[in-house]
Amino acid sequence: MASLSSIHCRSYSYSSSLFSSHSSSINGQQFQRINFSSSGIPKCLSPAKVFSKSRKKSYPDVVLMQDGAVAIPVDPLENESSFKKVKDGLLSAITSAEELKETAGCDMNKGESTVSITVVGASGDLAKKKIFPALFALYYEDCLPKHFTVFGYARSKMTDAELRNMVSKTLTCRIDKRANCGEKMDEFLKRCFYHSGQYDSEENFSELDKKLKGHEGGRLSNRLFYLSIPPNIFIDAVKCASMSASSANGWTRVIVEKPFGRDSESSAALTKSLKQYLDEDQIFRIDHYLGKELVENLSVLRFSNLIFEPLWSRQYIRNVQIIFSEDFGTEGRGGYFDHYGIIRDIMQNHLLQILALFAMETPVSLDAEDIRNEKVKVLRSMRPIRLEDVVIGQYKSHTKGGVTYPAYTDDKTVPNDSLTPTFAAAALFIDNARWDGVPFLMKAGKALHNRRTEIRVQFRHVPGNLYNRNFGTDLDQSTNELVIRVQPDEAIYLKINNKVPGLGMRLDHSNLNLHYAARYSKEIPDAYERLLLDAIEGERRLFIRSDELDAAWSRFTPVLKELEEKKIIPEYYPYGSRGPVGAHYLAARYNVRWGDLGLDQ
Ligand SMILES: NC(=O)C1=CN([C@@H]2O[C@H](COP(=O)(O)OP(=O)(O)OC[C@H]3O[C@@H](n4cnc5c(N)ncnc54)[C@H](OP(=O)(O)O)[C@@H]3O)[C@@H](O)[C@H]2O)C=CC1
Ligand SMILES: O=C1O[C@H](COP(=O)(O)O)[C@@H](O)[C@H](O)[C@H]1O
Repeated sequence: MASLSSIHCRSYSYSSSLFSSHSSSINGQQFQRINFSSSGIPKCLSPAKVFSKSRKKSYPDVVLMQDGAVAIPVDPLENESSFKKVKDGLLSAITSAEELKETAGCDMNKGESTVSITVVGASGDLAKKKIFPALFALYYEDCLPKHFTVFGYARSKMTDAELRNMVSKTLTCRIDKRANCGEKMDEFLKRCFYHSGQYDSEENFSELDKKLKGHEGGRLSNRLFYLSIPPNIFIDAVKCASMSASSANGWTRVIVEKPFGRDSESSAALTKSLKQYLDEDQIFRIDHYLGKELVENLSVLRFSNLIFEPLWSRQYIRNVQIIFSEDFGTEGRGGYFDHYGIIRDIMQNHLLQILALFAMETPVSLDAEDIRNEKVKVLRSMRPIRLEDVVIGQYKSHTKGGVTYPAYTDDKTVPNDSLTPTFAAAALFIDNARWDGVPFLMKAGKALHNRRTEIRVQFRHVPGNLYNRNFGTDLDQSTNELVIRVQPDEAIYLKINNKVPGLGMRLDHSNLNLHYAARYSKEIPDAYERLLLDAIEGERRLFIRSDELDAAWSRFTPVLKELEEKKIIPEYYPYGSRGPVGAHYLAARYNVRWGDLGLDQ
């Protein structure tokens, strides 16, 4: 039943993950094929059976396929309503106990499924900051299945009550929905439990298994393990979870947090070890940037608006900039960070994923495999990054307004002579027909002057511009720029040239601005909410496939090795500044000016 709740949770389910679906043509009529296999609905409740036995009469046009899928005729004008009919029929068929027993021959307990979500590393930072709050938000929105249990697992000794107390401190109500929030929190916390154990103990995981079974109460059990632990213990935990605590009759899935290795070799080794215990379709490699609203919107913007796609190539785009900045340092995470650095922490995953989505060709469908196939093609078409196309920096101490901000190496867990970059800028190129010669510039840094993530698309200037006189010789002045501000204060705006009202002929830059806070009253869900819901529903679109990961590492590994082997010294920049000037020289080499220096900042 996992995904039934999401029917109302995600009202646009055509393209979402409740069912995997794609269009096909039968005798010239377009059908939307809907495959229920990944929905978590037990086989005895197969919607195809429900339809075939009792609902067929009401839905004469629905075609039942041999593989258990159903196909719904698509009327281009009535997509939503034909889907709604099926959805409503399905809901009432499955929720009607009498009919269900008759049709599927299930006993009610067996017929219903449960989802147990185990947060491995529940005592840690990520679990507290993101995972429990995201699970609560899903519960609050009625997106979790009727029967679900959340288990915290870690070595720390805690009772259920102590876990609940710890979790309760991190839960927040949606700004736009506060009704009954306190009650909902209590209800949610009652579903949270804790088991203390070692990450490499099959015995401890067996104990967890017993407790899970107790809560599952004989229903079909689906189990999701979220590995919120340091990477050196991923494999131990996966081994124990899969050997001693995986579901006997439903699915078992594991969400793996980054880092997925630190170069091509270690990443391949990690994948190989994971695959000793799990199939690829059980592994959900999370990149939480893929769950961010505006990253999710990239494809919608491109592929559902005629005005953008024709411009989306070297013909019209001069350069693309993907910029990440944080106004705080690595405080508290220095030990982890020093082993990885900003290129592995942000660029090789979050920014590269954005780049791949930005640059990919139109996928055959919105199915996970079709989208990931296109992303892999982009990654494989990229040139490996050259050392001369990379600038690295590290923040140093800075005193401002009487406050002294620490240097990166002031962190006790960081060696005094560390060369680990906390800032990097790089120029990347995609050697395919669409993007030949277009510089994709990335910039990522910690302890900078602001916290922001954005994609900036700078277009070529207008040929033979009639208004040259008004702009002078500065091409950047006449450049249109599309800015997708991923965070904070989500927005999409297009900088255009406009006549200043009045009798004269003066031009200025103005923004056509889609400012989310002004346009939409609904609070934007956290990325982890979307991704957790997807993992529960078996939707892989926003998770990284192993060949994608290999391709991503292959672009970055050579330059990372060179930086380390040659012990390249980072350019030092003051905490709270705009970062090293080297980034400007790099951009200038490709005739680019960073867009985040402009007035809209
Ligand atoms: N924190 C963040 O913002 C982000 C984290 N990540 C990734 O998520 C994962 C979890 O991150 P985070 O919560 O910060 O990690 P933590 O360092 O807080 O570790 C999580 C838990 O793992 C256990 N643990 C920590 N170190 C060890 C060790 N050496 N051996 C055995 N157990 C250990 C601890 O639990 P106990 O002692 O109780 O067993 C700890 O509470 C990591 O892979 C991280 O890279 C990814 C993106 C952002
Ligand atoms: O993965 C990581 O992301 C965070 C930034 O995430 P955001 O959603 O807050 O933008 C970053 O601080 C951290 O270093 C990195 O590991």
